[in-house]
Amino acid sequence: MQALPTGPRGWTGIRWARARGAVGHCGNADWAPRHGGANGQGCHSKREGRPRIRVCADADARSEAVNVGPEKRANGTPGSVAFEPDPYIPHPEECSAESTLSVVVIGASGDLARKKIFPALFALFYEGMLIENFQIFGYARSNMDDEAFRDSIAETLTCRIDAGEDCGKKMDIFLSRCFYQQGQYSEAKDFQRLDARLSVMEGALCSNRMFYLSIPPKVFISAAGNAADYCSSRTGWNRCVVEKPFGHDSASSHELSEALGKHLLEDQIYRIDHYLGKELIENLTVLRFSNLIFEPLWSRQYIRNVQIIFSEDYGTEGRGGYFDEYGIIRDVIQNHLLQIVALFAMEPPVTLAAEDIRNEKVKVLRSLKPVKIEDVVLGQYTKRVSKAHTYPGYLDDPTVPKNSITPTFAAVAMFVDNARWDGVPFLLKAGKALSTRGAEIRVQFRHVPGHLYRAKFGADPDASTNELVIRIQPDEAMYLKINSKVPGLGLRIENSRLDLPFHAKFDRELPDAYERLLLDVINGDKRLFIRSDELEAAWSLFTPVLHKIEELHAQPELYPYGSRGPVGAHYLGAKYNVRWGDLSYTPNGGGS
Ligand SMILES: NC(=O)C1=CN([C@@H]2O[C@H](COP(=O)(O)OP(=O)(O)OC[C@H]3O[C@@H](n4cnc5c(N)ncnc54)[C@H](OP(=O)(O)O)[C@@H]3O)[C@@H](O)[C@H]2O)C=CC1
Ligand SMILES: O=C1O[C@H](COP(=O)(O)O)[C@@H](O)[C@H](O)[C@H]1O
Repeated sequence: MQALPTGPRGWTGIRWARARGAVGHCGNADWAPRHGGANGQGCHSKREGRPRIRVCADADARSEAVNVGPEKRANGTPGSVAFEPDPYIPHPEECSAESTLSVVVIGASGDLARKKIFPALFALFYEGMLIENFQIFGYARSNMDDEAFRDSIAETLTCRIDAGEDCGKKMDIFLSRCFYQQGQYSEAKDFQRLDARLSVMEGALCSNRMFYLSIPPKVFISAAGNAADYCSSRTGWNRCVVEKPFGHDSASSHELSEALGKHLLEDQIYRIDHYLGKELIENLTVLRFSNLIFEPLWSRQYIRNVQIIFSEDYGTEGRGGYFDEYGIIRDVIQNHLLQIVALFAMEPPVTLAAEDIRNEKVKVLRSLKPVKIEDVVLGQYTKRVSKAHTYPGYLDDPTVPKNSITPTFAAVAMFVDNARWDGVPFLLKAGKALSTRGAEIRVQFRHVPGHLYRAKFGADPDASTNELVIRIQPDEAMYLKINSKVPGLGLRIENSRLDLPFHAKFDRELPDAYERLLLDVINGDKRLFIRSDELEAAWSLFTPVLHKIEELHAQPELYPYGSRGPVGAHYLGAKYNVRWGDLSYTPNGGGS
């Protein structure tokens, strides 16, 4: 069996190999490794009812039995996703000859497309992870031509990977493969025009098409429906990437799933939550299940609370058109932070296959109690004037209604109602325009029974207990606070850290979450994507309290731009005997 090649940044294994064609990817002969190895024979997808097996014709390439049973149509029926026996839904034929990849970014003029999607596509191209024959189309209402579009995305492309190589030349090649199509999201004829242009570019090659919906949820359906009905490839696969927050509440999310299900099969829908593509979040299962020492401690018996913290040191900055309708709970907590809770608290999966992991996450989501209004603190940032600068308040954002009470900060207490976590508070908080930018998981352990060294620490539990901190960003790291003796003749104990700073330890650029997830969409790997039942369970946890907040017209507590956020968050922590770890200072130098 051919050893899998190692890519740049040390990417090895199935993902890298498949991207290089060493692992079968449904017959794309041109995906065979460009360097030796496989004899160029592609692989084909044998459909023998269920499960669908990918068998590589080429002895060198790895064959990968992909046990993929078709999920039911994305009709949003509660629990409609379990892999129950049902008539096999024929999938669009995948390419069995040389293929081409077309990526269509719908909402290409927007913040996410420019900030994340195009840079991630360029990084994949730069790393040689895209096939030779690819084209990228931006689609939006804004009036642009190809050149103006290339200029607009060129501003956000970076050569952060290794500027040493001829990045500028590669950027020119990449931009020459980028095109723009102006159109309305609701106009079928505009998508037919897009289809015509794509077909010309794709020529006689078998074409796989990815449609990325980088638009506010309220226009998802018309865009996805038109893309599916008037712009689908007739020869290869069609996959649709749908951005969070997948609706506005349970009912609208259900409607969204139903409507999408009229145009797409469930396994063509990739509900993306880019936090699942972040290194330290993907590392959670590795940390727990590949080390002996953590799993025995991972329960109410040893952990007194878990804190999941998201903070940004900037405001909405013109995104009010989207943000004001959703607020911070829908924008970040109901998806990113809740996904972290699910991964953190889940039971060990049967295998690392996508469905086994997602099965365990759903169990956690269904074990969580719906959030209570008395366990929510809301905040909204206000203007702050310093000597050097005036920082605008949320209501100063020209895209925000002047009387908006939309929260830009929220702290929430949640509880997993199962044997492993009964009674352990999971404290989540997220805010914009705070004093720091970062995201982290803080696991605070119980005190040592018997308190042998009580005299050395006094009564402050935070000073003496262990804390595991997983810093998702910036400066990705994991560290464990421990007590150790200070060298010397006396007996002085100090809180120190066992520290794993990723940038120091692994001297390579960490891939952006969107690079990993876009590559997984191309490879058909759904492990890091949200299943419809996960989505259903997530909305059922937050919909009641979101409706209550709106019913009460709950006024957010105001906090100055660049501050630590509303004081109410401290009282919520205190209610559960928790001090927010990101704000507390350990007196003997342990740092926060
Ligand atoms: N920005 C971010 O950091 C992240 C965003 N997301 C999600 O991605 C999606 C897009 O976010 P983002 O790019 O920030 O949003 P934007 O507000 O930038 O909107 C994207 C594009 O959609 C079009 N658009 C905006 N408002 C409307 C509207 N009311 N009706 C029709 N079209 C509209 C505009 O294109 P045009 O006018 O040219 O048609 C705009 O350029 C959202 O669902 C968001 O939750 C997810 C993760 C991160
Ligand atoms: O989904 C979203 O995430 C971003 C933060 O993403 P990050 O990778 O930069 O942490 C947030 O700013 C945005 O409001 C939200 O829609």
